[in-house]
Amino acid sequence: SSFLIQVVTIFPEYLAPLRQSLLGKAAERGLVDIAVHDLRAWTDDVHRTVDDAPYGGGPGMVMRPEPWARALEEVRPPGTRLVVPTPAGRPFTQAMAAEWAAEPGLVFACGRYEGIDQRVADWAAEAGPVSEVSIGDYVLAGGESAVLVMVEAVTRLLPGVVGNRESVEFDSHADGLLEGPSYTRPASWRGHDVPPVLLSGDHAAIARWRREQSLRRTAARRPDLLLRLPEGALTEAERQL
Ligand SMILES: Nc1nc2cc(Br)ccc2s1
Repeated sequence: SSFLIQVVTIFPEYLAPLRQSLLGKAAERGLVDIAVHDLRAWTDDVHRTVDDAPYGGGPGMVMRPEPWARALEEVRPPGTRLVVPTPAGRPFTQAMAAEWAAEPGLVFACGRYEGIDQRVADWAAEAGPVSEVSIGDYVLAGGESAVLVMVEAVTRLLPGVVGNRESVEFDSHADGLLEGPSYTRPASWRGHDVPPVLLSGDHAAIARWRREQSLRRTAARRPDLLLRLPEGALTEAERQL
Protein backbone atom coordinates (compact mmCIF):
# COMPACT_ATOMS: atom_id res chain seq x y z
CA SER A 1 0.00 0.00 0.00
CA SER A 2 1.25 3.48 -0.71
CA PHE A 3 2.35 6.04 1.81
CA LEU A 4 -0.11 8.96 1.75
CA ILE A 5 1.33 12.44 2.12
CA GLN A 6 -1.07 15.38 2.35
CA VAL A 7 -0.12 19.03 2.63
CA VAL A 8 -2.44 21.93 3.51
CA THR A 9 -1.02 25.34 2.55
CA ILE A 10 -2.00 28.78 1.23
CA PHE A 11 0.77 28.40 -1.40
CA PRO A 12 0.00 25.03 -3.09
CA GLU A 13 2.20 25.92 -6.06
CA TYR A 14 5.17 26.04 -3.67
CA LEU A 15 4.85 22.28 -3.21
CA ALA A 16 5.05 21.56 -6.97
CA PRO A 17 8.63 20.17 -6.62
CA LEU A 18 7.11 17.21 -4.75
CA ARG A 19 6.04 15.88 -8.14
CA GLN A 20 9.60 15.89 -9.53
CA SER A 21 12.47 13.39 -9.54
CA LEU A 22 12.75 10.91 -6.67
CA LEU A 23 9.27 11.62 -5.44
CA GLY A 24 7.84 11.68 -8.94
CA LYS A 25 9.18 8.19 -9.70
CA ALA A 26 8.11 6.85 -6.32
CA ALA A 27 4.65 8.30 -6.93
CA GLU A 28 4.49 6.75 -10.41
CA ARG A 29 5.46 3.40 -8.91
CA GLY A 30 2.61 3.68 -6.43
CA LEU A 31 4.92 3.76 -3.43
CA VAL A 32 3.76 7.18 -2.31
CA ASP A 33 0.69 9.34 -2.93
CA ILE A 34 0.88 13.11 -2.60
CA ALA A 35 -2.06 15.49 -2.28
CA VAL A 36 -1.65 19.27 -1.86
CA HIS A 37 -4.65 21.26 -0.62
CA ASP A 38 -5.26 25.03 -0.61
CA LEU A 39 -6.37 26.12 2.87
CA ARG A 40 -8.49 28.88 1.34
CA ALA A 41 -10.85 26.22 0.02
CA TRP A 42 -12.13 25.98 3.60
CA THR A 43 -12.72 29.68 4.18
CA ASP A 44 -16.27 31.03 4.07
CA ASP A 45 -15.90 34.73 3.38
CA VAL A 46 -15.64 36.50 0.07
CA HIS A 47 -12.05 37.53 0.84
CA ARG A 48 -11.11 33.95 1.81
CA THR A 49 -9.53 35.24 5.01
CA VAL A 50 -7.07 32.92 6.77
CA ASP A 51 -5.43 35.30 9.26
CA ASP A 52 -6.31 37.81 11.96
CA ALA A 53 -4.66 40.02 14.58
CA PRO A 54 -3.06 38.30 17.59
CA TYR A 55 -4.88 38.34 20.95
CA GLY A 56 -2.70 40.15 23.47
CA GLY A 57 -1.29 42.36 20.73
CA GLY A 58 2.14 42.08 19.13
CA PRO A 59 3.41 42.25 15.58
CA GLY A 60 2.13 40.29 12.61
CA MET A 61 -0.93 38.11 12.11
CA VAL A 62 -2.04 34.68 13.33
CA MET A 63 -3.76 32.04 11.20
CA ARG A 64 -7.42 31.61 12.23
CA PRO A 65 -8.41 28.22 13.67
CA GLU A 66 -11.70 27.52 11.87
CA PRO A 67 -10.41 27.08 8.28
CA TRP A 68 -7.70 24.75 9.61
CA ALA A 69 -10.19 22.61 11.54
CA ARG A 70 -12.46 22.30 8.51
CA ALA A 71 -9.50 21.37 6.28
CA LEU A 72 -8.09 18.80 8.70
CA GLU A 73 -11.50 17.23 9.38
CA GLU A 74 -11.79 16.62 5.65
CA VAL A 75 -8.27 15.51 4.69
CA ARG A 76 -6.76 13.88 7.80
CA PRO A 77 -7.53 10.16 8.15
CA PRO A 78 -8.22 9.36 11.84
CA GLY A 79 -5.02 8.57 13.72
CA THR A 80 -2.75 10.05 11.05
CA ARG A 81 0.13 12.10 12.39
CA LEU A 82 -0.24 15.85 11.85
CA VAL A 83 3.12 17.56 11.34
CA VAL A 84 3.23 21.30 11.97
CA PRO A 85 6.52 22.93 10.96
CA THR A 86 7.32 25.82 13.31
CA PRO A 87 10.48 27.58 14.42
CA ALA A 88 9.28 26.84 17.97
CA GLY A 89 9.16 23.09 17.32
CA ARG A 90 11.31 20.17 18.47
CA PRO A 91 14.27 19.57 16.15
CA PHE A 92 13.38 17.27 13.25
CA THR A 93 15.78 14.30 13.24
CA GLN A 94 16.62 11.26 11.17
CA ALA A 95 15.06 9.18 13.97
CA MET A 96 11.75 11.02 13.50
CA ALA A 97 11.97 10.47 9.74
CA ALA A 98 12.46 6.73 10.31
CA GLU A 99 9.60 6.57 12.80
CA TRP A 100 7.22 8.46 10.49
CA ALA A 101 8.22 6.34 7.45
CA ALA A 102 6.84 3.30 9.28
CA GLU A 103 3.38 4.91 9.61
CA PRO A 104 0.64 4.81 6.93
CA GLY A 105 1.00 8.47 6.04
CA LEU A 106 1.36 12.09 7.17
CA VAL A 107 -0.59 15.35 7.01
CA PHE A 108 1.46 18.56 6.99
CA ALA A 109 0.00 21.91 8.06
CA CYS A 110 2.00 24.79 6.61
CA GLY A 111 1.83 27.91 8.72
CA ARG A 112 2.58 31.42 7.53
CA TYR A 113 2.64 34.75 9.32
CA GLU A 114 3.36 34.37 13.05
CA GLY A 115 1.94 30.87 13.03
CA ILE A 116 -1.34 29.03 13.51
CA ASP A 117 -3.71 29.57 16.48
CA GLN A 118 -2.35 27.13 19.08
CA ARG A 119 -5.80 25.61 19.62
CA VAL A 120 -5.57 23.93 16.20
CA ALA A 121 -2.67 21.71 17.34
CA ASP A 122 -4.38 21.16 20.72
CA TRP A 123 -7.67 20.22 19.01
CA ALA A 124 -5.92 18.06 16.38
CA ALA A 125 -4.20 16.05 19.13
CA GLU A 126 -7.64 14.66 20.03
CA ALA A 127 -7.70 12.76 16.72
CA GLY A 128 -4.12 11.54 16.45
CA PRO A 129 -0.47 12.39 17.10
CA VAL A 130 0.64 15.98 16.42
CA SER A 131 4.33 16.86 15.92
CA GLU A 132 5.37 20.51 16.06
CA VAL A 133 8.88 20.41 14.57
CA SER A 134 11.56 22.72 13.21
CA ILE A 135 14.19 21.87 10.61
CA GLY A 136 16.78 24.27 11.97
CA ASP A 137 17.61 27.30 14.05
CA TYR A 138 16.59 29.92 11.51
CA VAL A 139 13.22 31.44 10.78
CA LEU A 140 11.61 30.86 7.38
CA ALA A 141 8.73 32.83 5.89
CA GLY A 142 6.50 29.77 6.06
CA GLY A 143 6.40 26.04 6.66
CA GLU A 144 6.40 25.03 2.99
CA SER A 145 10.19 24.72 2.60
CA ALA A 146 10.32 22.70 5.82
CA VAL A 147 7.67 20.35 4.40
CA LEU A 148 9.76 19.80 1.24
CA VAL A 149 12.72 18.89 3.44
CA MET A 150 10.81 16.54 5.72
CA VAL A 151 8.94 14.85 2.88
CA GLU A 152 12.27 14.12 1.18
CA ALA A 153 13.82 12.78 4.40
CA VAL A 154 10.83 10.49 5.06
CA THR A 155 10.08 9.22 1.56
CA ARG A 156 13.67 8.17 0.84
CA LEU A 157 13.30 5.77 3.81
CA LEU A 158 10.20 4.11 2.40
CA PRO A 159 10.85 0.57 1.19
CA GLY A 160 11.59 0.54 -2.53
CA VAL A 161 12.06 4.28 -3.01
CA VAL A 162 15.85 4.40 -2.86
CA GLY A 163 17.33 1.65 -5.07
CA ASN A 164 20.38 0.97 -2.99
CA ARG A 165 19.14 0.10 0.53
CA GLU A 166 22.75 0.09 1.74
CA SER A 167 23.13 3.79 1.01
CA VAL A 168 20.11 4.38 3.25
CA GLU A 169 21.35 2.15 6.04
CA PHE A 170 24.81 3.78 5.98
CA ASP A 171 23.42 7.29 5.98
CA SER A 172 25.30 10.01 7.78
CA HIS A 173 23.89 10.10 11.34
CA ALA A 174 22.91 6.43 11.06
CA ASP A 175 25.62 5.47 13.60
CA GLY A 176 25.24 8.81 15.33
CA LEU A 177 28.33 10.22 13.64
CA LEU A 178 28.86 12.42 10.60
CA GLU A 179 29.87 10.79 7.35
CA GLY A 180 33.58 11.19 6.56
CA PRO A 181 35.04 12.44 3.22
CA SER A 182 34.31 10.61 -0.03
CA TYR A 183 36.50 10.31 -3.14
CA THR A 184 36.29 8.97 -6.68
CA ARG A 185 38.53 8.98 -9.81
CA PRO A 186 41.03 10.36 -10.65
CA ALA A 187 43.40 9.30 -7.81
CA SER A 188 45.45 12.47 -8.34
CA TRP A 189 43.51 15.62 -9.24
CA ARG A 190 44.85 19.17 -9.55
CA GLY A 191 47.58 18.44 -7.02
CA HIS A 192 45.16 16.78 -4.58
CA ASP A 193 45.57 13.03 -4.03
CA VAL A 194 43.09 10.51 -2.68
CA PRO A 195 44.25 9.20 0.75
CA PRO A 196 46.40 6.15 -0.15
CA VAL A 197 44.67 3.81 2.33
CA LEU A 198 41.55 3.96 0.12
CA LEU A 199 43.54 2.53 -2.80
CA SER A 200 45.25 -0.12 -0.67
CA GLY A 201 42.61 -2.82 -0.89
CA ASP A 202 43.11 -3.40 2.84
CA HIS A 203 39.45 -3.36 3.86
CA ALA A 204 40.12 -3.53 7.59
CA ALA A 205 42.47 -0.54 7.36
CA ILE A 206 39.93 1.31 5.17
CA ALA A 207 37.15 0.71 7.71
CA ARG A 208 39.38 1.90 10.55
CA TRP A 209 40.42 5.00 8.59
CA ARG A 210 36.79 5.84 7.72
CA ARG A 211 35.71 5.46 11.34
CA GLU A 212 38.52 7.76 12.46
CA GLN A 213 37.59 10.34 9.82
CA SER A 214 33.96 10.25 11.00
CA LEU A 215 35.00 10.73 14.61
CA ARG A 216 37.39 13.58 13.81
CA ARG A 217 34.83 15.35 11.63
CA THR A 218 32.06 14.88 14.22
CA ALA A 219 34.28 16.21 17.04
CA ALA A 220 35.20 19.24 14.90
CA ARG A 221 31.76 20.08 13.43
CA ARG A 222 29.14 18.55 15.71
CA PRO A 223 30.55 17.92 19.20
CA ASP A 224 26.93 17.84 20.41
CA LEU A 225 26.44 14.54 18.57
CA LEU A 226 29.33 12.98 20.52
CA LEU A 227 27.64 13.83 23.81
CA ARG A 228 24.49 12.08 22.62
CA LEU A 229 26.17 8.78 21.73
CA PRO A 230 24.98 5.78 23.74
CA GLU A 231 27.27 4.17 26.33
CA GLY A 232 29.99 2.08 24.72
CA ALA A 233 29.51 3.62 21.25
CA LEU A 234 33.13 4.79 21.41
CA THR A 235 36.13 2.68 22.44
CA GLU A 236 38.58 4.18 24.94
CA ALA A 237 41.03 4.75 22.10
CA GLU A 238 38.37 6.55 20.05
CA ARG A 239 37.54 8.81 22.97
CA GLN A 240 41.20 9.91 22.98
CA LEU A 241 41.03 11.10 19.36
N1 LIG B 1 12.44 26.90 10.82
C1 LIG B 1 11.14 27.26 10.53
N2 LIG B 1 10.71 28.52 10.31
C2 LIG B 1 9.34 28.59 10.07
C3 LIG B 1 8.59 29.73 9.85
C4 LIG B 1 7.23 29.61 9.64
BR1 LIG B 1 6.20 31.18 9.34
C5 LIG B 1 6.58 28.38 9.63
C6 LIG B 1 7.33 27.23 9.86
C7 LIG B 1 8.71 27.35 10.08
S1 LIG B 1 9.86 26.10 10.40
